[in-house]
Amino acid sequence: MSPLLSIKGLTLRRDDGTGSAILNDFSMDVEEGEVVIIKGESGSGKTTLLKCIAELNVYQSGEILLHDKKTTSYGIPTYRTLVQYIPQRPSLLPGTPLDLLETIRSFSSRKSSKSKSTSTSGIDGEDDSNDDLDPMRLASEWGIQRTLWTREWATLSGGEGQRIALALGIGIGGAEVVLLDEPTSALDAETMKKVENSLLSLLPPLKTQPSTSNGVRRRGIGPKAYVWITHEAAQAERCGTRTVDITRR
Ligand SMILES: Nc1ncnc2c1ncn2[C@@H]1O[C@H](COP(=O)(O)OP(=O)(O)OP(=O)(O)O)[C@@H](O)[C@H]1O
Repeated sequence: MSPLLSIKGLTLRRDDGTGSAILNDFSMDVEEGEVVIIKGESGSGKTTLLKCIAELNVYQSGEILLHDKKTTSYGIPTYRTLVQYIPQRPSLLPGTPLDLLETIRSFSSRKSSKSKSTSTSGIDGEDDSNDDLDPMRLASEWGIQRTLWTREWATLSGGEGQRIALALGIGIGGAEVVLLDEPTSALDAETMKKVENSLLSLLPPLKTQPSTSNGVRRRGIGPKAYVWITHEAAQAERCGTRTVDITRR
């Protein structure tokens, strides 16, 4: 069976005249249930890689396949909802998180992929509800009060903005692979673990593992896999099913 996501021979060179490669013939497969940790020293190209996988960066060669189909065959806007990049910090957006939520919900490409995702029933024959994926509900599990959704982005703290952006990305639904760029870097240890467990619980189990691992029951109601950048070895250990060190490539 083909992998969920396949990255083949990605090469991206700097456009600064040196032509040196940030990514050089990078290949990797991602299977359902995986949490692939991307590590590497600062500036080694981790964010660049995630943005390439999301088709947000132009690369010189290589290809990306989702379910064995080229990204262009989905149409790039739809592909980006299926393979979604969540930045480390939300850029300074105008308006409030609620404004953004309403705008995203009005995108037709998301409506169609959301309806596909909501047709998936919970695993283990249990009636897991996709209401659990509501962005406001997710964020509230992570300590975000509803009143923060109507505050200007610019007035939110780093940790508040990060959790809301993450809840929006995960909770809006439809993403099969979520590309997480240091998703908990602005959070305290206790909140970080809450977010980690919640993210892991949304995945389906790995074929080779029981549905509960590391104390988290995987419910299979959200994304099918994560590619997750972290500098924290302990987080990689807690959350990862595999680690790829891009410094060594
Ligand atoms: N738009 C751009 N134009 C030119 N160079 C860029 C651009 N974006 C990234 N780079 C360069 O590409 C290299 C990789 O950057 P990237 O942000 O992917 O690294 P990283 O591994 O995610 O780093 P960190 O751990 O510090 O976040 C760096 O040398 C960076 O300066």
